[in-house]
Amino acid sequence: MPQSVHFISATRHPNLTFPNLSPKPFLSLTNPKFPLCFSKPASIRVFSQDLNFRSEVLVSNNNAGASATPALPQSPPTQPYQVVLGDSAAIEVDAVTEAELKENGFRSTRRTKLVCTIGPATCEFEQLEALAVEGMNVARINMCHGTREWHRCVIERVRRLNEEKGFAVAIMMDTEGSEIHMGDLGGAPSEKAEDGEIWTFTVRASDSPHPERTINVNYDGLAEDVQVGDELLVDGGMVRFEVVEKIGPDVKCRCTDPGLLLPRANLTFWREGSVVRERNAMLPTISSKDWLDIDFGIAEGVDFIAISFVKSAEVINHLKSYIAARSHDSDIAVIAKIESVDSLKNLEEIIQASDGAMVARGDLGAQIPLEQVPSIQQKIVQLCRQLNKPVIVASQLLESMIEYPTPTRAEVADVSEAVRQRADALMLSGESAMGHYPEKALAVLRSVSLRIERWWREEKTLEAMELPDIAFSFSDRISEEICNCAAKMANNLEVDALFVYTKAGHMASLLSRCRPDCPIFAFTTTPSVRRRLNLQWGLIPFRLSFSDDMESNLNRTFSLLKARGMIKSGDLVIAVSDMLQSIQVMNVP
Ligand SMILES: Nc1ncnc2c1ncn2[C@@H]1O[C@H](COP(=O)(O)OP(=O)(O)O)[C@@H](O)[C@H]1O
Ligand SMILES: C=C(OP(=O)(O)O)C(=O)O
Ligand SMILES: [K+]
Ligand SMILES: [Mg+2]
Repeated sequence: MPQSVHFISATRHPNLTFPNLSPKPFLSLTNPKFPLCFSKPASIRVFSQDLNFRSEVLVSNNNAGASATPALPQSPPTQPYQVVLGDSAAIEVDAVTEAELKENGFRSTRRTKLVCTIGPATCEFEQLEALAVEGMNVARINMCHGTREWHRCVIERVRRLNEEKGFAVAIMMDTEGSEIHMGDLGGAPSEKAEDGEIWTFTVRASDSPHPERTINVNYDGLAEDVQVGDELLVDGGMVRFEVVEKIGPDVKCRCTDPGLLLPRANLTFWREGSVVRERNAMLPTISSKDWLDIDFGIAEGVDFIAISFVKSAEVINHLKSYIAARSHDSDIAVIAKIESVDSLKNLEEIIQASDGAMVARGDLGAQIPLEQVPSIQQKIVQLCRQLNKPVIVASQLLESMIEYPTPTRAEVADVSEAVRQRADALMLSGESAMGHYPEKALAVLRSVSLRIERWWREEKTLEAMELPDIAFSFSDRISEEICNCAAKMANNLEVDALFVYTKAGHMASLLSRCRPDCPIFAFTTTPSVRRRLNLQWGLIPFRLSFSDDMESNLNRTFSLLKARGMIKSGDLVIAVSDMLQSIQVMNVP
């Protein structure tokens, strides 16, 4: 028998009056440990409904318009996964998720999302499709590399992939930022620095041909800021030098850890055990080139903009107002990359101001001692979840797979740890951008995620995180309580899925924040919200047009999903919605 609890707040429904109904049918369903808590005058309305009534509605719904079942084979060959029942009845879901749900059921769908950096190894349409099939949720383009034309072409291909093949891959643009980096080595793919060699780092434009053992640097204040005796780390320590002499704008360095210098590798200077930060403070977080890239991202309608080397919340607030003033629907999410000492100092404000964060371990590990990176990763992942912001763990997850078809055991352990921490997403960088085995690397992320998620559900010994209240308004407070309660009920009642009807995605992310045992089907009316929800843990975003009438929404959803074989009669579902603040528990008729 379907049962529901409605939270009707006076602020939301000023004209509503309702009878004082007994809460017994609802409470008898719940685990006695479950605290149904709300403190302000939100009223609860609890009622049970006759299941037969739903069945009748369902039948009539199915009979209205085209029948759902035969629609699948009639779909055009370029859209093999889309069922179209006339515009208003269409439901769209990621093709791979749909296949997974049908094959393995709710419990085994992957909760951890996967981000792939697109580069020369993965930019062709077929290569992008192979990644989408393997589970890529978000394609990342790194504006440090390639031309805008190149990136435009990748964006266009991802869009085409979504349209033609039924995926919902989101696009994340990552800014170059004002990090100090080397030039492009006069076109050489790499240069070898040997132990004891003296190299010159200079801000002078290089003559051609490129002088031997000379590296161009993009920061004019270089010679002023460094001191003889400073340590220079290339690419976070892949090659090391010691500063031995300063001559005008040139800095002479002796190689102390030999290795390969790659074009545009980043540079950090260390003095007495910490990174030298004076010069970083001088550089703007968003350079003039970054602003042009941001304009490009807005014009192309990317879903996320990730900002490199964020130092404070102000820059995020500034960028968010800039985007809001320029993009029509202003729903580009801003992701703060945590990769500098400054970002760690202002961590909470930065995350609070952003729409999500990335633990950018590549540069972070060049700015703080390496052994501090794991605990800081854990802290950022936890803080993001507490503040309800999606978090991506990035860089070197499967670094050896750039060259080899199998990861090291240590890499598998690192991926497992990020999944165990319940980060929203994992990211591939070089592995997918320029590695030899992009699809294999993605397959490793996928299989490790699935395995660790299952292990975590089976081993109920893992810690339950205290989630602080985050809402500012009373209405948001109700949404938050509903989601916390619904997620807890879902675990206690062992339901098959949570359904959430959400226009802007907020209720969906509140449910995701609770990391419930079952997957969360998030129904949203807007394609861009659907793509954005693709970054968040456990959410299966669907695009569906729905009304304010939950009764008819549920009936339509059941009918559409049953027709596609994604749910079946008897499945136990908890539904919440942000139109009518309510929790409903029911078996699929
Ligand atoms: N658009 C691109 N064009 C060419 N090479 C790229 C591109 N994107 C990434 N790469 C390659 O993949 C490597 C790893 O990517 P990423 O981690 O995003 O950049 P970085 O190493 O600069 O931080 C880069 O160093 C670069 O060699
Ligand atoms: C993700 C990172 O940023 P990028 O690849 O742009 O340097 C990082 O530093 O870990
Ligand atoms: K970048
Ligand atoms: Mg970085």
